[in-house]
Amino acid sequence: MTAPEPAAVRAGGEGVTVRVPAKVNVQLAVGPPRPDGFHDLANVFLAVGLYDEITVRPAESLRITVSGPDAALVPLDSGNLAARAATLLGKRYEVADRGVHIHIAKDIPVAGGMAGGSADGAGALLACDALWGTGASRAELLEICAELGSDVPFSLVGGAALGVGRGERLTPLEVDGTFHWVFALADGGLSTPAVYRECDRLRAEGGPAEAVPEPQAAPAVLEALRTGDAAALAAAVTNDLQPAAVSLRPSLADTLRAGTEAGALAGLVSGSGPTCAFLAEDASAAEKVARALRDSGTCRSARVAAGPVPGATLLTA
Ligand SMILES: C[C@](O)(CO)[C@H](O)COP(=O)(O)OP(=O)(O)OC[C@H]1O[C@@H](n2ccc(N)nc2=O)[C@H](O)[C@@H]1O
Ligand SMILES: Nc1ncnc2c1ncn2[C@@H]1O[C@H](COP(=O)(O)OP(=O)(O)OP(=O)(O)O)[C@@H](O)[C@H]1O
Repeated sequence: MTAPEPAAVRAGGEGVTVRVPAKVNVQLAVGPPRPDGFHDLANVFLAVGLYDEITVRPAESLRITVSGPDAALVPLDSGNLAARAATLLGKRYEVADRGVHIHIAKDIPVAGGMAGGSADGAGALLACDALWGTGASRAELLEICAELGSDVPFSLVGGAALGVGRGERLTPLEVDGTFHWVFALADGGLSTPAVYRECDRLRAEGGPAEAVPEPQAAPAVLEALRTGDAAALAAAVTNDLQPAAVSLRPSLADTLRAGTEAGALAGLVSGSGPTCAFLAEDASAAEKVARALRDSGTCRSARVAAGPVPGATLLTA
């Protein structure tokens, strides 16, 4: 598939900066567990305008620094997805001097179900690719993204897309216009594997795994995106992980109620949570819902963001 062209390049000194958006899942249909521990999905992604910025500069060895309100929650070791991305790319393309200082200016909530770590993986990959001039094709970069994590290819591509398989096999989706969202951020994250496990557990209580239907993209979701119809999208959004996220964090039910009572067209848990996403009619309705959520005491803070926006993008100074 083809991805949007990078809009611009920012190469301050010897450094390269890439900006990468967060995502919300407007549909997340989850199949039964596979033998490899993953679940087949029909995952309708929308990239939204909350961003991390990743800057890479040549250095003696691999080093990560992080700034931003959630910086203390981000691992600085080789488990950081940005570090893993740089290491994989450097090895695969036999880059001789692959020491690199990766700085992450973090604005996407950590462990919030908005693919913040995936954004940093895709951003570091694109930035190191530009720094090192590996000559990797877009298809090769997407392959490395899929190795890094199920959400990482979408962070590179952005816009709107249907992800199948683990969510890594993407088909771009047409969207007319812009959707306005409010994100209610929670204190503390939720572990993605734990939420998938809880989904399996809740389903096992309800019947045998064979009863779980094959995940399918909902025509109503695709049509609402295509026509830019917020009310129709609000009526169609679903997240199979939501009962599991609410089971692990029951207070999310209060957050979801507060957002819909404040006038949101729809509220749902974003991906594996605990961030809750609310769809609003327009930008001013989104501001109103955000204010009401902040006043409700049911979340740590509320942010507005619109989408679709492009995926990982090289920036100019
Ligand atoms: C919840 C979502 O964010 C929705 O977009 C994604 O499905 C999660 O994607 P991700 O964070 O990139 O996840 P990965 O790093 O690939 O996998 C982490 C863990 O999540 C679970 N996992 C993830 C994706 C998937 N299709 N099935 C799964 O069961 C597995 O336990 C896996 O070990
Ligand atoms: N660059 C990174 N930024 C944030 N977390 C990272 C990063 N690299 C690795 N992690 C680890 O990944 C965990 C999940 O963080 P992340 O912010 O990606 O969650 P998420 O938004 O819920 O992801 P997803 O929506 O893809 O499931 C963190 O608890 C952290 O230990």
